Amino acid sequence: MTATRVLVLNSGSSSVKYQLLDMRDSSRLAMGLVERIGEETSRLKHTPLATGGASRERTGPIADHEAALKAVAEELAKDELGLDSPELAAIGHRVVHGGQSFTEPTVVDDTVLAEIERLIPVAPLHNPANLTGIRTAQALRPDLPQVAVFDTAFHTTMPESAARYAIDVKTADEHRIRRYGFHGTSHAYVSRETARLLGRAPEDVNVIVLHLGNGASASAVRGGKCVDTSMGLTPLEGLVMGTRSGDLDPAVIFHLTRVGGMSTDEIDTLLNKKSGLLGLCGDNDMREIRRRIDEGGADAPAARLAFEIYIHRLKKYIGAYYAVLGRVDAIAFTAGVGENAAPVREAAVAGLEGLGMAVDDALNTVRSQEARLISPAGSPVAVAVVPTDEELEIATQTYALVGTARTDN
Ligand SMILES: Nc1ncnc2c1ncn2[C@@H]1O[C@H](COP(=O)(O)OP(=O)(O)O)[C@@H](O)[C@H]1O
Ligand SMILES: CC(=O)OP(=O)(O)O
Ligand SMILES: [Mg+2]
Repeated sequence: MTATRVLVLNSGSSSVKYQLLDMRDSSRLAMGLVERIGEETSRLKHTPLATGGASRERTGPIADHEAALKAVAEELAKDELGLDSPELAAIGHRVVHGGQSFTEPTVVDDTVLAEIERLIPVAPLHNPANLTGIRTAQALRPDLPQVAVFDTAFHTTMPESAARYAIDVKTADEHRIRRYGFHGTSHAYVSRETARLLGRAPEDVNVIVLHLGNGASASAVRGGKCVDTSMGLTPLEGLVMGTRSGDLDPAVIFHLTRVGGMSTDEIDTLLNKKSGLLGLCGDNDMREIRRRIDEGGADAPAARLAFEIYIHRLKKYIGAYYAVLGRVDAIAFTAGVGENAAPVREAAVAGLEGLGMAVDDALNTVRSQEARLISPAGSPVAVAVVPTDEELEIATQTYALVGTARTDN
């Protein structure tokens, strides 16, 4: 029997998204999400698409990523899609930080594991979860290839002018300080899908991709290759995010140390977990922020200011990447906020008519899972909503790698 299935694990800091796909036609057999890992109120939602069965939910504490993955394995086994299946060809893992070592999807061995571990200080919210996912999957299926697909890989084409910080070169090189960029699997997939939506080859199209989820990043993609992106050494730089500050004057950190008396760890926590939309208004979910603004009560002003700061930063990056690319064919909004929040798209593009960018109100408010244009017909720059599918992209890359290595006998 030819093994044609790939299980994909996208382990976040407090969640695991997963999909089981049959790579003969890239169809999804099952998908799901474990969220609030480590809290009392963890929740697993599993949808067995192959059997057409209803989604199942489990709530109650799931202590860590190992327990989460075991719970996922149990759910899959109930649908006879278990990890013991001979049809499983590989398990593909999202790994957030691959440094400069990994530019391609990579079959995991001890050296690869050691490198992912070495990079924990520059991806403290993500790489530990990714490692636990890989190790747990290895324990469940030691015979299977585990493939790591790195968020940083797509950005390795950035020129030095975009990738280097203007700091002492020797210090930077000694500590491998440079801009790596993240969400690369999504930027790659979405830029390609945007070209497809325009009916053009990726090589002919320049796209600004705005990946707006909990973490958020922008990228400038020229002819299918990344030339700049907003995240840097770590996923903290760039846009305002759910709980991360994005860009700030680095002297804020010296000031908080010297004048504020805060430790490095306290500042790290402040900037990564207590800043962004959460720090500005107490909510990190864009739905909640829009609700507060729309209801207009005493809660509204702080939410409105947070929204305005978020949009201001986004608009600056659109302008910057317009300048970097010189010619822009499309802007693509993606991820939880980009795909669902029409007011964010409207506000981000408002006033950019001079750059050839506009949003049509009626098209912008259409709700759909499909990639679609939201700019008026004939706009010089196409504005699009393009749902991302990191799991499909990881599965495709994983299967391409193990497919070529596999001997079917
Ligand atoms: N209908 C919606 N309107 C506005 N924001 C939304 C909506 N649905 C989801 N979101 C936002 O999307 C975010 C999650 O995006 P997602 O891409 O799943 O993030 P991540 O992969 O980083 O967890 C949520 O925090 C929420 O703010
Ligand atoms: C790299 C990163 O920020 O990822 P996420 O959006 O999943 O937190
Ligand atoms: Mg994400």
